[in-house]
Amino acid sequence: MDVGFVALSGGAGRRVQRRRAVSERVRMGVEFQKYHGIGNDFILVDNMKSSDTLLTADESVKVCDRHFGVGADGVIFMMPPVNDDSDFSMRIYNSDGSEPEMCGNGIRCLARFAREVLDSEKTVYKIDTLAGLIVPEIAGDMVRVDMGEPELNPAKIPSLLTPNPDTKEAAYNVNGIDWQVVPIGTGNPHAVVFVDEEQFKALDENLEAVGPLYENHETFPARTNTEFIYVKSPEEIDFLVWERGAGRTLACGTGACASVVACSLTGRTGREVAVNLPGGRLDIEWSEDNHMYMTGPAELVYAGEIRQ
Ligand SMILES: N[C@@H](CCC[C@H](N)C(=O)O)C(=O)O
Repeated sequence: MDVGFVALSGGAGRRVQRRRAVSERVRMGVEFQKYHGIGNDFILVDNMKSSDTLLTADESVKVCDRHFGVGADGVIFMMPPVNDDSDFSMRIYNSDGSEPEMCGNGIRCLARFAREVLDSEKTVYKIDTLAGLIVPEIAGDMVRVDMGEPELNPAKIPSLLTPNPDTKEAAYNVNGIDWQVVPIGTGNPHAVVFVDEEQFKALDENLEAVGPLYENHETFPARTNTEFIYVKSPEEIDFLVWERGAGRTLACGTGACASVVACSLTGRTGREVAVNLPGGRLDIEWSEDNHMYMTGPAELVYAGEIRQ
């Protein structure tokens, strides 16, 4: 697969105008726009005319390759809605070709993409995902997303761990060390691991070596995303992630929500927390209505066409 690029005119965030001096072959390709949410980057495809994804899982792996493709953490397809009162559906392939249920940074990007592609003045979208209905709202440069309710029942995450009913934590042995972990579902599975400042730095240096041990841990039958959290104060945490199917990424929205629920549940923080991710900041609130609200940016980077 070749990848053809067409430069954006007018800069990121403005309407995309494509140079028309492209060959018939390019015009027959799959058009895309690339967005990122604090460095968690995605290729977005308008797939509204078909209920099959325009790129297969294998093709998505190729376009996500950072040396031989466009480069991204995943490919997101804007698909026809599956419910009467929703606007459209989201499907996503991770960069390894696996299909997750949800993606927090991705859905902020998708809201902006929809506004661009559907030429819509709407600011709130109802989006069907494999994790249910998710509702992002565009507010200026930011997108605020109602991420739904967290799943704390291990069987439904799914996880084989049995957290202590008092501490809400479970021991999780990786490389001979018993870590304290809180298993949480935010549409997709998460293991939130609490670490001190020194461990945080060491994990950052060794993430490529140890990340797969957490991702493929026997206690998470569908694999897991893993967040390493250093609590700085009751209102602020530092965050490092190893994502299922994507490895080290600069941010993870579902992971930030899971981390704040885990921190609050265990008394480490309050319910409104600033999360410092490698690519920037997300503001997360685990509201009294039990919904998680995530606020952060989503930015258009460029547009192009993938030749098949
Ligand atoms: N980066 C995403 C999560 C993407 C899916 C994840 N890799 C999985 O397999 O569950 C986010 O921002 O939530």
